[in-house]
Amino acid sequence: MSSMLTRGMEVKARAPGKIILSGEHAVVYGSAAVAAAIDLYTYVSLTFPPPSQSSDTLALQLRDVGLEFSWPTKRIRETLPKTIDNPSCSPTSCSGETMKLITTLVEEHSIPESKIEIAAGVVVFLWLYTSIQGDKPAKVVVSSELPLASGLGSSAAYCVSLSGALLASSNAVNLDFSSEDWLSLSEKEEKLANEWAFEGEKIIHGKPSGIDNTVSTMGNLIKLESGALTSIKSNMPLKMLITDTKVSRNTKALINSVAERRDRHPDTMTSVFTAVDYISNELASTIQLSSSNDLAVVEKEEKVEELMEMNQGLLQCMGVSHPSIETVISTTHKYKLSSKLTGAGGGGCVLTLLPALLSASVVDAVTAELEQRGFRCFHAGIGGGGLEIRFGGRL
Ligand SMILES: Nc1ncnc2c1ncn2[C@@H]1O[C@H](COP(=O)(O)OP(=O)(O)OP(=O)(O)O)[C@@H](O)[C@H]1O
Ligand SMILES: C[C@@](O)(CCO)CC(=O)[O-]
Ligand SMILES: [Mg+2]
Repeated sequence: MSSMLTRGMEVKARAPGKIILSGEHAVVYGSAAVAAAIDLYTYVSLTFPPPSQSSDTLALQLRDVGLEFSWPTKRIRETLPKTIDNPSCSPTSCSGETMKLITTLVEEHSIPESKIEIAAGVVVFLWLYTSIQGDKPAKVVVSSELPLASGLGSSAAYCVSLSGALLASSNAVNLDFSSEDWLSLSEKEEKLANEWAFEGEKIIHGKPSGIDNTVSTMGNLIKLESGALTSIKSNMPLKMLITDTKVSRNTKALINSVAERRDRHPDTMTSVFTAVDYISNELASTIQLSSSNDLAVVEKEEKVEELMEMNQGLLQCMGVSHPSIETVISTTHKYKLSSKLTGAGGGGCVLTLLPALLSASVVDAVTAELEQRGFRCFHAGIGGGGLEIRFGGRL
């Protein structure tokens, strides 16, 4: 395997979004949560200019929001001398002091007020880039198939794909540059990308549990409990209708609102988180493929539906539901289908379990009614691959 990337060669990374089947928010306090990767990806393309092109800028293009940024490398060097003097592949947290310096670089560009939440993503980019690559000139382009800020883990897919592209173009990752396929990383390399992505998520979420970046890096179906990870093997179809309420929300603000409620009612909220822990563990053992789990698919689906409803009740109790989410739940309930919010809530996306034997006409009818109410419905494959890297041609 070749170990040096040629200048002018493109490195692409892709990382999936996710759904949380059970346990969001409570997982931040150590309860179990179950999440699955979905087959909608965020893509990052990174190119160092070829030797023939003299370039002295670091450029970032965020296609989903139509924003472009560029900084002279000299400006980056004078603002962040400590970070760029010690580029390293070992994950470190962005200190408050460095965050302020990076913010000055971001504020040199005007971001429209309606897109101001993207600033956190730009801070993440500058932190990850300068920490791993120093002040090398490059062009980075980000695009996503995920709705942003909607509960499907767009921030984690952004952080994981950025970390993946940056590490794949460093010496920390050993991949076959001559291959044109999407390539997976070794377990050790995945762990490194996941740890960097977690540092990025900390900038966007404040206090993340790590479940979103972990499932985006590893793919498949996982349970996370107090930071401990279990892979779940399931042979259930687990088909979900995803409904985007189109109500935009911010995960950091929702995590903060749950923290405030917990400060006001510590014992009560601890009991709520404990109840969620039981729900997630029961859900994990229901969907898990094992010799002691011999329920028929229909029985497993009924259990999962009931557990989803119970989890939704507790999410409402945490204060993270929303009238638009309640409308989706009552609409699907008319068709005897069970739903819950997914991700941080407050709007965003809702999951509805579609039992294996449900007729297509019911799916069409419920979808039509939800869309007539202004929501957007879609399906996504569940439990697929995680972070992958691909090398493009020379410029
Ligand atoms: N493709 C992207 N381009 C630019 N910024 C992005 C992109 N994807 C995510 N982000 C950053 O992540 C933020 C959204 O993160 P947030 O955690 O609020 O939502 P989410 O991850 O989609 O939902 P959840 O955390 O509930 O799963 C955006 O405001 C932006 O800063
Ligand atoms: C709300 C939350 O539990 C899930 C967001 O997808 C936050 C986290 O776990 O980091
Ligand atoms: Mg997020």
